[in-house]
Amino acid sequence: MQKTPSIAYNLSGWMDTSPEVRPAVNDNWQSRRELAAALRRLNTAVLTRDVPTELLQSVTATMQAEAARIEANEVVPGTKAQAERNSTQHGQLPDIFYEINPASGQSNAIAPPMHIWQTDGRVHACVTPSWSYEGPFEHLHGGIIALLFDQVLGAGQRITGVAGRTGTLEIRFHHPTLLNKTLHLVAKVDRVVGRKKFMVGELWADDVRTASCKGVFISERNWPDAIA
Ligand SMILES: CCCCCCCC(=O)SCCNC(=O)CCNC(=O)[C@H](O)C(C)(C)COP(=O)(O)OP(=O)(O)OC[C@H]1O[C@@H](n2cnc3c(N)ncnc32)[C@H](O)[C@@H]1OP(=O)(O)O
Repeated sequence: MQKTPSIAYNLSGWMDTSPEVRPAVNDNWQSRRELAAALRRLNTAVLTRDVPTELLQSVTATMQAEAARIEANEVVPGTKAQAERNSTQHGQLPDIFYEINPASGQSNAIAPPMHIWQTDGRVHACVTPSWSYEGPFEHLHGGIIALLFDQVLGAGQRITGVAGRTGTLEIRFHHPTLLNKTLHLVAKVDRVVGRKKFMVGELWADDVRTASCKGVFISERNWPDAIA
């Protein structure tokens, strides 16, 4: 019989139910969000401007010095280590995932970031990928689309109440997906067979379905002890 997840890994707090991004849990995370937004802006600016070499070198020197200032602080490697500190600064595990996930983390500069929420037994997401995510000319990179699907389907499997890992993702790219445009993703549980959760999802740009995905997620063998 399946055990009830421990409080720290209770899945109910992991999913937003609103299209609004939830506020940061404290000033530290809010400041991290603002820094991540500045880093995304800088990255996109560097990629899309004809910048003189001297200016690039000057900005590099500044950024190296700023990175060193951040690195001078205590190392807390990864989500698990941060959650175990359980301090007011780091927050609880769902808060930490919400902030630092590479697809949806508001405080992770490499995340576009995508916002995910759940309503009516489905998972929805919206994201506006910038030039930083270009693959073919003026269009979104297919690997980034795979990242978005993995995260949305991975979030959707939590509807079953048990977390698991991605076993297989199968993506069909129907049309090129434009950059700098708000995209919508939707996913649902198609069926559950033993520990296998079969998920389906779609990526939409306005009324064009540009990609669809099927995913198999395998529940943790001894949930929740396996990840506690
Ligand atoms: C909280 C944040 C959400 C994040 C969302 C993003 C999620 C991720 O990116 S996870 C990272 C990417 N995925 C991974 O690293 C997974 C790596 N693979 C593994 O760890 C293991 O192979 C794992 C867990 C998938 C399966 O291992 P295990 O639990 O031993 O499964 P196993 O007992 O062999 O098989 C169970 C069933 O699943 C099936 N299965 C196993 N692997 C796969 C697979 N890759 N694809 C499809 N089905 C599979 C088996 O055939 C078996 O089916 P049946 O019961 O019908 O015989």
